Parts: sequence; C-alpha cells; structure tokens
Amino acid sequence: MNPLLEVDGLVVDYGRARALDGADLRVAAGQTVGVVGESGSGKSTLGAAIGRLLPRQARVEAGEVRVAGERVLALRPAELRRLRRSRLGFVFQDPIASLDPTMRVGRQLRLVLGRTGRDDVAAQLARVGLDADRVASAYPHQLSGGMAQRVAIALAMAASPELLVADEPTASLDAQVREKVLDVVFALAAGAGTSIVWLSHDLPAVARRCDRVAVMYGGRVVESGPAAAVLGAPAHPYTAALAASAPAAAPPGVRLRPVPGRPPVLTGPSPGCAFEPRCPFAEERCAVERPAPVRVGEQDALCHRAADLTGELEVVA
Ligand SMILES: Nc1ncnc2c1ncn2[C@@H]1O[C@H](COP(=O)(O)OP(=O)(O)OP(=O)(O)O)[C@@H](O)[C@H]1O
Repeated sequence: MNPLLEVDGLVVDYGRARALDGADLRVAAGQTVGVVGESGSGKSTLGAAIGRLLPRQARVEAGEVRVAGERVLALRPAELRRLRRSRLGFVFQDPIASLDPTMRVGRQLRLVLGRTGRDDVAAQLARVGLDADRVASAYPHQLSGGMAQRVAIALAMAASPELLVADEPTASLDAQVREKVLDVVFALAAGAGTSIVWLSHDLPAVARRCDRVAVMYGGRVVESGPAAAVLGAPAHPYTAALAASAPAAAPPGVRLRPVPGRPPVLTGPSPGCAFEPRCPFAEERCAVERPAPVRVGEQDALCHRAADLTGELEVVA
C-alpha cells in the first residue's frame, strides 16, 4: 500500500537561496511524525509544499509531493482545493493570522462544517475544550492566543483530514497552555485516525508524542525512523549533536553543548554532505559526494559513515 504522504527529492529555491535541497519524507496513515531541525533547515518550506502553500517567490526546482497517490504539484486549482478540503488540515504558528479577522468564530466554523454536511459548531468547539457560549460570537482578536489556536485546530480538524500539518503550532503560546494545546491536537488526530506532520524545534516534546522523527539539515531529511531509535541510537552525527544539545536530554546541572558551528546557507545544491564542515567524523569524500540514503538499524540516514559509526554516536541520556 502507498504511504499517505510521499515527498521525493524536493528542491525549493527562494530567489538565490536554496531552502530544500532534495528532501524526502514518507508518512503512513495514522502515523505521527515530528520534523525537527535548527532554524533555517527547511521545515516550514517542507510543510507548506505538502499543501502547495508555498509563498509566491518560492520555486519548486525538482521533486514530487504525493498525498494519497495524488501529485500535489501537478494538480489543477480545483483539484488542489478539493484535495486540501478533503484530505489535508493545516495549523500554523500564529493562530490569529490564520483566522478571518472580520468574521465571528461560530460563522467561520459553520462555513467549514457546511461543506462536510454537519452543523455542530458547539460540539466542534467542545472537542477543543472551548465553550460555544463564550467563543462562538467572538471575533478572533477577542480571544487569547491559546483560545485562538484551539479555534484554528477545530477548523483544521473539522473535516477529519487524513493528514494534519502543524507548523510550530505552540511556539507563540505560554509553556502551560502549550502542552494542553498539543494534548488537544494529538487526541483529536488519534480519534479521527489523522496522521500528523509536526514541524518543531522541540526535540524532547517530539520524542514524547511522536511515533517517528525526521531530522532536517541543510534542506534535506538527514535521518528518519521510529522516534525511540532515532533519538536513542542516532545514525547521523547531526542527530546525535542535536539530541545532546536538547534541554531534556541532559541531566540537571550539566552544561548543554550547542551544536558547534553554524548551519549552512545554500545558494544551490550542496556538493557533498551539508553537515561536513561541522561534523567531527567527516572524511574527504563527505565534502564532495552527496550521501545517498543508507539503512542503519531501524532508520534511514544520509551519511557516508552511518554504517561504520553504528554504536559510536552517543547521546547524553
Ligand atoms: N519567503 C522567503 N523568502 C526568502 N527566503 C526564505 C523564505 N522563507 C524561507 N526562506 C529561507 O529558506 C530557508 C529555509 O527556511 P524555512 O523557514 O523553511 O526553515 P525552518 O526550518 O522552518 O526555519 P524556522 O524554524 O526558523 O521556521 C532559510 O534559509 C530561509 O532563510
């Protein structure tokens, strides 16, 4: 059976800047996948490309995105709208910006529900922990950030999509509200059998909630696999460095080691492995040969040395 989402060799440029440099991702029905990586690694671009929601200045240079076998980048506008409505949901970082400021919350929900033949605004709001009496007649700007994000989640999940793309949905929220909002997202998705692609900086949170992890670096997914395997026994040196620098991975009192060096700024295809300048294990070929995926244990890694480094990459547990 085909996976629900297949991204193959996706290359996206913004003018001279290369945001995706051959990104691959697979998501099966019902899976929850955390996509992690430093700022600028291409997470948002990958998420937007899944629904062909890239900004105008973005150019897809190569690659393919398929949702349930449909070639997203080749669809005609009407087919694309149908695909987004019937199979995809999106939640973004800034909830207020994703709601219509001129329309009361109840009306926005009714519009989405109308398309599904249902009109149960109060029930939809209750599912995300909101009281319809208080919220349905409000305009978005009258809501707190946490409430607005719950409304955005209700809208994204109203049609029970097969895939929810959540781009840092809690980045603008307080720490306490953050966990509750994530609880809502994951509970609704589990109930509806919806797959989640969660783009996040928060490795420990991803480790707690996701079945699988995809690690991005320099516009590619450099390692992917079951969360426990990727984070517990990384196959790529970058994953090991990232896991060691994540706050929850370190015992209290231990100084965190940020990944030394700076992420790459690409203006074209990386000639070799983009992590090579920062990699303690790099060899000559790493600078000049692009790594192809290799299977190590349960994960796939883009690293020339992944097989011989097995067991050598330590994580501060
Ligand atoms: N609209 C844009 N115009 C020009 N360059 C862009 C645009 N959006 C992203 N980029 C560039 O593309 C690269 C990837 O950005 P992207 O936002 O996809 O990464 P990210 O991993 O989501 O980062 P963050 O975690 O900071 O959101 C970066 O170098 C970024 O500067």
